[in-house]
Amino acid sequence: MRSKIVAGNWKMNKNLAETEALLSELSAKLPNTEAEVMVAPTFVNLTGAISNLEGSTIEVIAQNMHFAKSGAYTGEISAGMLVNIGIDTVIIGHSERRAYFGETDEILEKKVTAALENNLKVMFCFGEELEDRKSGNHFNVVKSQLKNALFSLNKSAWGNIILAYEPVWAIGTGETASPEQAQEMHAFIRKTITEAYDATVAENVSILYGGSVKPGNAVEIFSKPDVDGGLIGGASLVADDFVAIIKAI
Ligand SMILES: O=C(CO)COP(=O)(O)O
Repeated sequence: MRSKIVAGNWKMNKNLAETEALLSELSAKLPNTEAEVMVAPTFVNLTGAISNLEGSTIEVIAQNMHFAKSGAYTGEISAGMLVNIGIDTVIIGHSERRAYFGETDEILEKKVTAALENNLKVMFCFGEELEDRKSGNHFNVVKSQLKNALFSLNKSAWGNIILAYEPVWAIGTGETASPEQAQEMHAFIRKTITEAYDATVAENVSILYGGSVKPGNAVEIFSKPDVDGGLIGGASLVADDFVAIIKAI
């Protein structure tokens, strides 16, 4: 059975004091929920966040990692380093990493492999650009993103994969995929995984939707059968909004 997940990707926002304040507010307001709740603060605030959340059900996850074990990669963080401070899950493939930091499918495949070798769960992000959707090429783009980075994995590795479909045109723009567009793509993703593996793998993987999810649209998006939760950017930085989105599951 796949899990419901609501994750907040805080991107490059909040210093340590702000991180702790937001987490304390979130903890105090956290509703009873069947969803797994995750937050991804910046690297420098991961340890502080873990301490702040001791005893809480909120999981602290990382936004990125490097594929190498260690070495001369100035400014980078390895999977082993994340595990060492108590991280269990890492986001890989966010469209901002692809767009601003040149992360290709090939690099992402290496990152996924390194994460899994270190027993990290991977929240793998992917999604088409506006031109792809306009030209009707969005299904092909999504299929090739999945194939290039993930389809060399063994079937058993899929137990440690969470997918986050984030159409680039909906990220931070206020423009959301309609619930129907999200459902259509999520069903396509499951079909693609069934073809590459089998129906059991496809049915058991959680597929989150990300891109301008807000308290006002979350209920409708989450009500779709193939949408298992959300990866939330801007709205996860405001405790009341994030809590409202968690309640929408
Ligand atoms: O990129 C996102 C989450 O990873 C989505 O960001 P917004 O919710 O701000 O559109």
